[in-house]
Amino acid sequence: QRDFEPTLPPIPDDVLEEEEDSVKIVSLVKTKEPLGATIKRDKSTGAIVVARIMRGGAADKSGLIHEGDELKEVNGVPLEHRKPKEVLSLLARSQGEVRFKIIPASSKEEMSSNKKKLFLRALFDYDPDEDPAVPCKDAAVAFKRGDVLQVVSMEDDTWWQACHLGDSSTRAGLIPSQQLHERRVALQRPKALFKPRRVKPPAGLRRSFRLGRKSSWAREVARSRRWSTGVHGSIRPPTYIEVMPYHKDSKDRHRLVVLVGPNGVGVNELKRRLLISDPDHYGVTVPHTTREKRRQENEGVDYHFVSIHMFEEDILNHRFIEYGRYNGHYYGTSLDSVHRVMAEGKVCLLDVHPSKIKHVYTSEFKPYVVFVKPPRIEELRLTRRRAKFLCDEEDKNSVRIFSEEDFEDMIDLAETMERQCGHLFDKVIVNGDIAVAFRELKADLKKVEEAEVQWIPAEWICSSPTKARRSCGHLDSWI
Ligand SMILES: Nc1ncnc2c1ncn2[C@@H]1O[C@H](COP(=O)(O)OP(=O)(O)OP(=O)(O)O)[C@@H](O)[C@H]1O
Repeated sequence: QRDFEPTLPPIPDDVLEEEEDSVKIVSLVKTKEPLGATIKRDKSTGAIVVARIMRGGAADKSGLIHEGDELKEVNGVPLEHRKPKEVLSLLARSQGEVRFKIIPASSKEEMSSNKKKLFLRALFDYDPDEDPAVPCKDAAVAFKRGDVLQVVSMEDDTWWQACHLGDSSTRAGLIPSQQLHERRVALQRPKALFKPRRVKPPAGLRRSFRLGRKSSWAREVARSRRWSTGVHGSIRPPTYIEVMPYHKDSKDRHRLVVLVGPNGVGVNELKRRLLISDPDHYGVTVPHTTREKRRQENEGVDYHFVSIHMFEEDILNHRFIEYGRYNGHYYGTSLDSVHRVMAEGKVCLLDVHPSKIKHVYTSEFKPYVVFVKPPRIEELRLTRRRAKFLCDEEDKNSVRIFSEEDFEDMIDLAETMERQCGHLFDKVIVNGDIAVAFRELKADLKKVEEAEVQWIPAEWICSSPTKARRSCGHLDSWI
């Protein structure tokens, strides 16, 4: 009922025509400097949007234009159906004041579609009730490893805001940011790092080759695995991984199933049981070797027997996921052998060291990685009382039961694998009771196969997910 100073200029008439979107009119005075922003055309809507705001530039200093803002007009000229290049020439022509009509990104966000949302898969369990540092327990979101979360704010460095998938209508809650979780794990780590490790001579290690082909090479690979793990790899703990929905088509091949775990944990046993349970559905790769074929062996069944020259050529052409040399002969698992199983329409079960997952971590194979983890030592003692395994010695009849040291090594190696490669694991199966573990694995694989939507790493879809999403595959134009 009263007028207050200062009086705002009248709202431009055409603004009232915009019935649905709230718009903002921004006037900037042009100097010789560029405005300090880049624009691009949104592939799906055709709209001209602000792609980036350069720190310290005129647009940034004004605080009025933000990334994601949609430009509707420049100096009264509508930008609909225009290319970024045309917008640039419009801007170049204008002198003094430049007036933008903008739909702010924040109001667009409210109507945003799925592809503009950020989805993360949690790689650790979080329970606010057990977190004394959470600012407000009621405002936090509990989650389990593997849950997909929709992140709505990452503005705070320590606490992000997110909700569970499909829960987006409800209020978002707090989750620990990547940085916070990494810091927490780093504070706990010294215990693990300084744990004295027993170093055993390589002799006496066991190894079974895939599916009971208990070859000397496999034992050799196991030996090198044991000696190499714990030395290499990233120390960053698994936190979150950006994921995107994948709608499986009936024509699409099955995802590759990669089984990993420390030596002796039961990877082979689980694989064997899967195969027996449904031999038409599951398949395994046939390895390559340069050694002579033995009488009882068949080409393409036990091994692909190839020449040293061919094998080395394949190494050079990066055709092996894993290979090694034993007793002067090469042995290896090739990418082609995985292709062959997948082309038969089967679910290919691959058993490799976690460090080799990277060779198949592509949209082509879409690996579903299962980590087979040992249970607590008390349960290992109970469940493996009668289990025997082939020792590493040349004596093929040498089988023995697990020792206390074997159990400790298994648990140690599992911890190392989880620390170094945990971010790649889709599922963790604790192999205590073998029947329970097998049932859980089979049910989980079935669930993945039947799911209408699967959440796969964004890096399989675009090399730099966040950046690629921002630019929508279009080159930005500098304004
Ligand atoms: N849950 C379990 N309970 C009892 N015995 C088990 C269990 N899981 C596996 N075993 C037995 O433990 C032994 C080692 O298992 P397996 O050969 O599958 O290990 P692995 O992980 O493939 O190890 P490696 O790669 O060193 O061969 C086998 O005799 C197997 O039958």
